[in-house]
Amino acid sequence: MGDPVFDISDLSIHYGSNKAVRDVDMKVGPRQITAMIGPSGCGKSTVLRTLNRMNDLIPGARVEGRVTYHGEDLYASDVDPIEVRRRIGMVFQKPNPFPKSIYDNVAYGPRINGTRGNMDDLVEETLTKAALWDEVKDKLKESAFALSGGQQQRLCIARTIAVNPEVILMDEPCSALDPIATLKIEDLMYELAAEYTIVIVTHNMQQAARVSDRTAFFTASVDDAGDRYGSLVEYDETATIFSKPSDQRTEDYISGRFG
Ligand SMILES: Nc1ncnc2c1ncn2[C@@H]1O[C@H](COP(=O)(O)OP(=O)(O)OP(=O)(O)O)[C@@H](O)[C@H]1O
Repeated sequence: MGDPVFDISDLSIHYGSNKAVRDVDMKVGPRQITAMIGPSGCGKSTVLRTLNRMNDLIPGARVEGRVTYHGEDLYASDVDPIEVRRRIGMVFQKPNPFPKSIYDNVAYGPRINGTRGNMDDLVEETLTKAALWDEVKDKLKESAFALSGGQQQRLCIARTIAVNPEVILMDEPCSALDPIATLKIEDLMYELAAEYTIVIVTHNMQQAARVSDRTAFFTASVDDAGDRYGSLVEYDETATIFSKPSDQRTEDYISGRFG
């Protein structure tokens, strides 16, 4: 795997008095696609949000344990969460472009950051990387909302990579899209993994099997006090998780999903 980008150890996440996710340990390698899978409520999105401190924005959310980013404690008191979120971008389930032109969606972040260089070139380069340039080059000044859902999601990916992050987190990026748009995003993820570290949460087993290098399977359990919580069951090469998982719960979930 090489030196990990993220090293998560003894991670638990509380929402108020609810310890919703417990005892997660996993390392995320560079320029790989890591998939997080498992049933609803097992904590995939919660763990994903700890990787760019997005959970800081949720009232009552509290992280216990350690998450390092290139060996540095991501939750140290001198770490600026806004800077973290710039270097570690997030793409959401529902495409959410800004109510601006296609061009301005891409240029927005670099303008705020004071990025030097020719903005037209940067917009073209970024939209090309997001496999969208050919479809939008003649209508850059049109509203982002004029695009299809799949195009909007690729625009959101372009907006994320425009500020030059190292990591892209994706929370169910295809679940609002049709199968063709989904395949385009999957192809794009595959291309982007040459340059970026990608962590994706997905309900779609086939998608995890198709695109990811490593897969983390989470499950939801109930403790002795009757409280429900999520935890990591196993984490391995994707081929291993889907062909010979070491835990019966993984096998049951995967075989149930594949039918
Ligand atoms: N903002 C929040 N406030 C309080 N509890 C939350 C919040 N977000 C998640 N939780 C709780 O944390 C647990 C894990 O939820 P999370 O959304 O991370 O799971 P998930 O595996 O991503 O689920 P899904 O696949 O349905 O999105 C659940 O019990 C959920 O109710």
